[in-house]
Amino acid sequence: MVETKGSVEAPLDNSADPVSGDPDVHVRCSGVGKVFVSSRGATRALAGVDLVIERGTFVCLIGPSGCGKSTLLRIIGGLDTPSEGEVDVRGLDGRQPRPAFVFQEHGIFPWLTVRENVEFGLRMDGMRRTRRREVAREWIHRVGLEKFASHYPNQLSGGMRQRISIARAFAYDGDLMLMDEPLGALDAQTRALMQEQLLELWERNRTTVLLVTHSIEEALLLGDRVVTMTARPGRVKGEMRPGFARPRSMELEARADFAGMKAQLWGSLRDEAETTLLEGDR
Ligand SMILES: Nc1ncnc2c1ncn2[C@@H]1O[C@H](COP(=O)(O)OP(=O)(O)OP(=O)(O)O)[C@@H](O)[C@H]1O
Repeated sequence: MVETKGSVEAPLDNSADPVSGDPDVHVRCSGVGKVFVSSRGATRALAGVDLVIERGTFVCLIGPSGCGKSTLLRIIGGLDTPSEGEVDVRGLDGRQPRPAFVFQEHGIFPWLTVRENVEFGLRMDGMRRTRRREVAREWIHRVGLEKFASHYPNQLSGGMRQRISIARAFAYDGDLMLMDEPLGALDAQTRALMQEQLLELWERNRTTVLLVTHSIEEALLLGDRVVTMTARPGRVKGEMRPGFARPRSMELEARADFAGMKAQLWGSLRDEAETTLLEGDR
């Protein structure tokens, strides 16, 4: 039985930002807004997002479809810019931030082998061939793809391709993992296995993670914090700190307190999901 330090009544806390200037703050979003302008008009994706992530924390972001989760992740990763507000991402010990991305699909290069894909970021970094082979071998081993190191992605299953992507992100040794529904396209069994694998990999190196998911169970299982967002325009609605002791395992899902937290989170998300459903693609 895994112990929990959390409680079923863990409140949805809207005021979790640590004091300004906290040295452990890794990511700080202040009043972040985003408006996309296209020939169809302007779409406000985000409005006034305030979010602080402490270094080494695993944060899961959930919210209704189209509320701007991916947009926020991309802005934090420097792939897009906010229309308003500020994003401050601090590298470790004053160094340049090193974000690593894991996307649901399209994240790997079909023309590169598994090994070349895992080595990609390291090659871009200028790491010497022998060393990057070593690092790639280690991570390919950790995600159980040794036998497939010379295969191309189209020779592998969806779950294996996602493992390449996760191995590549960990091999790159980024200080901030930005994961956009990394397990979303997988069948239920593969997803459960990958969640366990992700937990195990993360528990070894405890880098900061921001993971977008549609699954409340996944968020509770993986996250130190589960941050909920409102319907579009997205802003932070609240958060829960599940508090389950680590290392964690899937057994957590069978517990009564897990079910209680799940119900509480769903209660918080339900109105937002309904708003999204009723208003459609405004
Ligand atoms: N490049 C873009 N140009 C125009 N609109 C965009 C662009 N990217 C996102 N949007 C719009 O911004 C809103 C937020 O999109 P985003 O993908 O961030 O939401 P999401 O919460 O990640 O959605 P989902 O859960 O369905 O993946 C949506 O209405 C989307 O159509």
